[in-house]
Amino acid sequence: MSVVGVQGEERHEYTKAESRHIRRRSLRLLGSLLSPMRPTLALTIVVVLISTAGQVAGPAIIAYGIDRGLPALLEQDWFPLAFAGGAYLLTGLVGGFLIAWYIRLSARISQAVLIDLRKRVFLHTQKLSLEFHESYTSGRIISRQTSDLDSIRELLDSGVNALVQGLLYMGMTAVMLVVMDPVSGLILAVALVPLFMLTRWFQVRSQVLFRRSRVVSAKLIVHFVETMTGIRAVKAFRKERRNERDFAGVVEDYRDVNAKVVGLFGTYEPGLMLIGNTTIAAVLLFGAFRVVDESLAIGALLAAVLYTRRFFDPMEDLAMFYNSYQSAASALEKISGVLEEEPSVPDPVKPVDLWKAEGHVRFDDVEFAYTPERVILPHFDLDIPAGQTIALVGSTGAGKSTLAKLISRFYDPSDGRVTLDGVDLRDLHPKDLRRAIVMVTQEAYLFSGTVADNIALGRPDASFDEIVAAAKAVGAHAFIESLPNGYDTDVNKRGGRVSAGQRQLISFARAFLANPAVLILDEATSSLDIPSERLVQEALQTLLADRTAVIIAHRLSTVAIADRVLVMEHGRIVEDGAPAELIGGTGRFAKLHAAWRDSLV
Ligand SMILES: Nc1ncnc2c1ncn2[C@@H]1O[C@H](COP(=O)(O)OP(=O)(O)OP(=O)(O)O)[C@@H](O)[C@H]1O
Repeated sequence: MSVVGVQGEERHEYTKAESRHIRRRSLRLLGSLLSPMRPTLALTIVVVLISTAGQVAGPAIIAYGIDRGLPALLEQDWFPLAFAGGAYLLTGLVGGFLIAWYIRLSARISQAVLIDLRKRVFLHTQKLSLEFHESYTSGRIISRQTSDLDSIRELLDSGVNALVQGLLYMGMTAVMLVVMDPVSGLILAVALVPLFMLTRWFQVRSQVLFRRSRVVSAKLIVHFVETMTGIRAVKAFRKERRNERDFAGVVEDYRDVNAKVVGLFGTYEPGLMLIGNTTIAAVLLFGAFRVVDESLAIGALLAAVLYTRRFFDPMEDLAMFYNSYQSAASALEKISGVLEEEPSVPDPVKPVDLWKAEGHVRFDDVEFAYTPERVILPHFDLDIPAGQTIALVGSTGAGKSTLAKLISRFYDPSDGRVTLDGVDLRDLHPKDLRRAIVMVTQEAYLFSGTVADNIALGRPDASFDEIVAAAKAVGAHAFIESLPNGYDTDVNKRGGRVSAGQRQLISFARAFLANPAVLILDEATSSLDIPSERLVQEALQTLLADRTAVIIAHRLSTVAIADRVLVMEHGRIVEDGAPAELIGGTGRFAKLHAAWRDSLV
């Protein structure tokens, strides 16, 4: 089955087994969301049952008033009519009170469900491994968190009340009709056949359309998010025109789907009205004959007509809310898919603690592939003694970042093992792993907040003095001091904007504060100006001292500070040695280095 997790999410048609899997998964999710609310839910059900029963009693009381109250009144007996009037008033009052209560209770449930769901989606997606995030675009995840959760909120806010009350109301009305006048009940039963067929027709068609509508609206969001996050590239490559065309295409799809939905309602609603009015006419006609025959009381006929009329009343609402129900159902299907995803890098069942790592990293018989079709590291052995600084060089796509991701355990090897101080990374306690191995990525991402907050990310319990000491150690203190509010400058506000080199220094300070046994550094490719480069180079020396370091080196000047250089090609190490040794040799690195030296002349 190819619908486990988020697989097949973009399709709008599924096989029976797949549909069953998706339905069960969403129902399980709904059940688990509702189960903490069981007592409130039970109370809500009781309240809505009583309030609906009160409303449904109306026509029966009227019938009693006409058929019993009026003849009694002619004989000066006021009681039956007064009783009917009082009962009608009382059911109205109690019904009103109970509906108000029901709305409050259901709002409490829906808020709790929604908050729980929001939290679950956020926490779960955050927990999922990098593998998931590298293939599931951020636009899609945003659309799960926004438009999908919104459509569930919409249903919970208003639709679910109408649905529950409507269905109960119809059920009870039908029962009352059968009790009061079985013949009219039979007419309604006959009407149920075309009603069922029409509704089924609507359901099948709208389900496909609503799924499509969600796919298209997610595409809209993905398109928007991709364009806006890559706005620099869009502008630099003048991609606006093409984006405009692509966007127009998606918008057109959106309009197309929505037009089809409207068309569907345009047939369904008049169809409902036709069936409803024909049934009322039949009940009136057959009833009138029986009234003339005196086999049916006039009040009972009135009640039968009222019940039949009322039976169809919520139908339109139901059809209306079927829309939000469908959107919410397919949103829930998608969310349940995301929640069904398992982290591909699971936490160990019996974690091994490693309080103070030395920093000895080994690759034992490692094989690695992102997808089964293409092996990236065919067979990889590597021993990095504690404290060594490794510079990793090689052509683009050689597998350098992949190696770094394996040491950080963003991925697990397909075969073999990666160890830290002899412990398989898969067994290492996640806390110890994160403390021992830190990766500084190329983009040196800064989160919204102050410069100090960003440095403190390395060790959240660090004091302000420690933060400053870390900044001083990597040579970031001077420029931070010169920012408008020093360490309290908000990095996302105007004036707080920092340059690429400065961002790197902040991320170095963050890593210095974290003080890991193993540091992995994906060096930025953007060429810094000479003073900045020197600053970063000096910072690096401090940062790398007394720890194992693996630097994906793009600048050959960095290689000079390494103890050992590894040259990678096609997922294999083709050269391995001290920088001076390799430069003096005749291998690939020697050529690379000579070319670089020539370029400086
Ligand atoms: N998430 C991924 N899914 C599938 N294949 C991937 C993924 N990431 C990388 N690859 C493939 O793995 C191979 C090695 O990529 P990697 O990023 O490790 O190379 P690299 O040596 O770091 O290159 P660069 O210097 O350009 O960053 C490439 O062929 C790439 O296409």
